[in-house]
Amino acid sequence: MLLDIQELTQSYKGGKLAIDQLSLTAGAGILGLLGPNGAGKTSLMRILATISQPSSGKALWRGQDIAMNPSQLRGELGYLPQYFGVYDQLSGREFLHYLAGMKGLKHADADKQISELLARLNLLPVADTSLSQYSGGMRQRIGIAQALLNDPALLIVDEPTVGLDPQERAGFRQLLSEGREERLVILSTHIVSDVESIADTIAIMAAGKLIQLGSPQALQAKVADKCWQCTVSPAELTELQRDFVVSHSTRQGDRLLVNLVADLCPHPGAQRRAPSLEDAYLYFVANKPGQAPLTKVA
Ligand SMILES: Nc1ncnc2c1ncn2[C@@H]1O[C@H](COP(=O)(O)OP(=O)(O)OP(=O)(O)O)[C@@H](O)[C@H]1O
Repeated sequence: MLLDIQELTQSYKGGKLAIDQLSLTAGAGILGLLGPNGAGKTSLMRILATISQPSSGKALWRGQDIAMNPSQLRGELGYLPQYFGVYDQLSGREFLHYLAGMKGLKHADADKQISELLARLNLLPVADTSLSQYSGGMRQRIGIAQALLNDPALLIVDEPTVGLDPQERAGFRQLLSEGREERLVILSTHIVSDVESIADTIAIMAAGKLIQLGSPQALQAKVADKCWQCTVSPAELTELQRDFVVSHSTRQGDRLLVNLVADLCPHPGAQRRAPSLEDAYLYFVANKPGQAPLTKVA
């Protein structure tokens, strides 16, 4: 086990409880952190990246409390924050050299790593261009490159695929998958497809709490009997949306083929269908503690 989070709580000024007694353990592999806006993902990642301190509870990295001993983790950490400010007057290559220096890399090692990362992230053609000229996707890729400098044992990436096109997203997933045997990658997103194919474990957060933890397959299995499909009129769809979680709908002439998640059969014509991770995510977020279950009978 590399990471051991014990009853971590973060409350902000004004009493906002962003993380509520969260506990989990993780070893090497990819941990996908899924949750809606405001679930507490960024607050958690900032604590793990030693940027903020928890209000109570602790996080241990290799058995050491990171709040007591942040420098031990910082030497092994790569972090891509959600809002990644860059130094506009520097070129991409200069920026990476600057951060490599901050991470204590020797110049020759840094040179080699930077060239490799620029190539992997398709940034060689703009390596010597000022960052002020970079598009949003290029900025995101240079952010990923700096996080990967020095081959970190803990890589924390907060909504890393924002601004990337579909091809870049696929390349990024591939990049994260490499070296997963040796490192822990924590990837937060509210886009299920970003983590569906690569995460070993999924943690679903809502309202500061960890509401589910398991492999993508295990989470899907939990909703295997709750996934339905039916063909309905637009008016019926509006009604279904009021009472159930509709995960997808496709137009078929003047009717709609609708995928729903519900505890019991939601419509007389509904049939069971195979579950996806998105179904599991929607089901558990809709059924978060304190909310009425999805049990309306058709
Ligand atoms: N500095 C702060 N002061 C007060 N409240 C905050 C602060 N930072 C975050 N919050 C609140 O804490 C809760 C959790 O926010 P957080 O950014 O951790 O969630 P998130 O899951 O990362 O959301 P998103 O997907 O929108 O980034 C939200 O209600 C947010 O408004």
